[in-house]
Amino acid sequence: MSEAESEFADISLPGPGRTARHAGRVIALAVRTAPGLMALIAALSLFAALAPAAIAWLGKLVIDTVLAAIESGAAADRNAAIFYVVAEAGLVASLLAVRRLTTFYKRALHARLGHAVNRLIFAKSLRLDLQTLEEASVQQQILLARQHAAARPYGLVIRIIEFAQFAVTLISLAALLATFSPLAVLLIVLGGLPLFLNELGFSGAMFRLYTGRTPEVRQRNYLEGLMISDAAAPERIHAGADPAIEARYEGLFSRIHDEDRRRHHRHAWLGVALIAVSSAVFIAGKVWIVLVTLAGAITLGAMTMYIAALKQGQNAVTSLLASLNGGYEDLLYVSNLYALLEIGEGRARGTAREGPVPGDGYRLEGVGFRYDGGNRPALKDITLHIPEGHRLGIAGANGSGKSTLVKLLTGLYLPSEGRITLDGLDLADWAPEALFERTAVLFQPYQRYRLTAGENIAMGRGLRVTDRRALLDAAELGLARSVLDDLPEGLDTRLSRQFLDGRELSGGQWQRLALSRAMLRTDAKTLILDEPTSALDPAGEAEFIETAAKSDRTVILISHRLANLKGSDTILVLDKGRIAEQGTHETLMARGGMYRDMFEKQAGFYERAKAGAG
Ligand SMILES: Nc1ncnc2c1ncn2[C@@H]1O[C@H](COP(=O)(O)OP(=O)(O)OP(=O)(O)O)[C@@H](O)[C@H]1O
Repeated sequence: MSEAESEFADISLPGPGRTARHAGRVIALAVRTAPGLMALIAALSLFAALAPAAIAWLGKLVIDTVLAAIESGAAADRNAAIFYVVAEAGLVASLLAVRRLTTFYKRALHARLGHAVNRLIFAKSLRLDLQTLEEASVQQQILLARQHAAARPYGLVIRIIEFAQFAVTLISLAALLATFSPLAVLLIVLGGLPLFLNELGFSGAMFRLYTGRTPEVRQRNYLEGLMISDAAAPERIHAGADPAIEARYEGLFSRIHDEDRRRHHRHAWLGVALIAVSSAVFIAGKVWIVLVTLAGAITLGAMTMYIAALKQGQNAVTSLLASLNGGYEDLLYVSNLYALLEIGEGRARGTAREGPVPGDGYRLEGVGFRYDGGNRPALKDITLHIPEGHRLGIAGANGSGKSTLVKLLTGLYLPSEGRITLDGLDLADWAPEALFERTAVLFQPYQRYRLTAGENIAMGRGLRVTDRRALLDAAELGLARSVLDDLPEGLDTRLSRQFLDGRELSGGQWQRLALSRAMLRTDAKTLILDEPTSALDPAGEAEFIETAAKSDRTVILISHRLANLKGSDTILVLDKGRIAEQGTHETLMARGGMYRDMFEKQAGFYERAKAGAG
């Protein structure tokens, strides 16, 4: 057993019941997606399936009638011979035309089915809740399904059609050969079998190899992106990272492909040996037919027909087994698609649009949250009340759980322990859209959408806002008016240099757009700002914090710059996922704990800088 075999031996292959169900689902999908194309391909394939036997039979008639015409010299025999010659040639020509047409329709089916499968994957991904979507195993499943989305389901449909086509061909040729001897039928089947078995084992091994290599493939894709990305270029060039990146890329390439190449090599040589075996079987069959003809038992025409049937039968067996094997391989990959489609979409959510205690705000009761695979809970034992109109400041070291708390308050995550209520109703019982409408959020990190500046703001309401006035008002609140004024087409300027007509913005300018995006939700009762001013200049920061402080909405502000939190009604200090302290600025300073320590360090830094400058 090779190293790679043992490495991925635990990757299970789907059983026969599952594979049959998946095959049925893919066929049903193809029929639903392109019924006309499927019908055309099936009809043309049936014609192509029956043609070889008919051609062999006409070939026999040609030879027999030509011989009869030579012997008798009669005009009727001559005409019959010419008729069969024309019929045979016509059928061969039709078969070629049908094959060409089938290729054309198959290409159309490939595009349509690929699109349909991609739609299934995207729709599934859009339905997953954030927690599920972020799981590494789910991301892996999506990558696997996407990698083979266009090719494999289409491949499977085609192989199933081809299988049926070759089966019909084989049965018709076998029926012809059986008139010679049933043993001849056995010969063509025996000739193809060893090749098939070689292919079957190979498919499973390659599937395991590719599935097991997904993390490496993802890393390879990432390195490819790193080498061509303009965003990564400044650091990459300055750090002189190219040799290391290239070496890693090459290393990964060899790791991914060496075993692959070795297996293909071994498989090809075994294939050559097995072809020799099956060729020997068929040569024996031909010699047998010729000997029977020489003994005078069958006519010359019959001999030609049987030899053609044997040859075509050989091809049909090989093709039949190849399509069976190819179909099996496609099915293995299709199983990844259905494994993705079968993933649970997260906890069931409610439908309520308001709670029984309006104005009660958020209550967290013993809330805990653990990320998939996390070695400690990101949040633990959080009990807290945020009444409507309250201003809550949150501080804490990196990784202390601040952003996680934001995701819980917005309803993007549901707690692993305890519960959160809004206006007296558990967040899980709210309709997610109603919950999302309640909050205007600046996330950390925020997105830089490669859309127009206006669309970057309109995204605050899922691109549903087209009123330019509303967008400009939001830009005003988010301090982005100066950014828009600088752009050649204002709101309509496409952003990102990835487009030839696109403009690039500075970090702070992007943040101003992200702030405007949050400020577009003027009717949201709660404003959640996760490090809203990290990239702003001091004037911008002061102006924004002042505006936020004046808001009569509930404001939840996360900031490492503690001076920004001074005006909060309550400041929450998180430490390793737990509440370390809470109170007003004054009470926390008087307490002399963690907050005061952090505050004084920061203030001391500024004071020393000021003294140094003076
Ligand atoms: N998507 C995720 N999957 C797994 N673990 C995560 C994820 N996001 C955060 N974590 C982990 O959860 C913990 C809390 O992270 P969180 O982002 O909430 O911290 P934070 O207080 O906002 O930090 P910062 O000040 O750096 O923004 C960290 O230990 C982090 O490693």
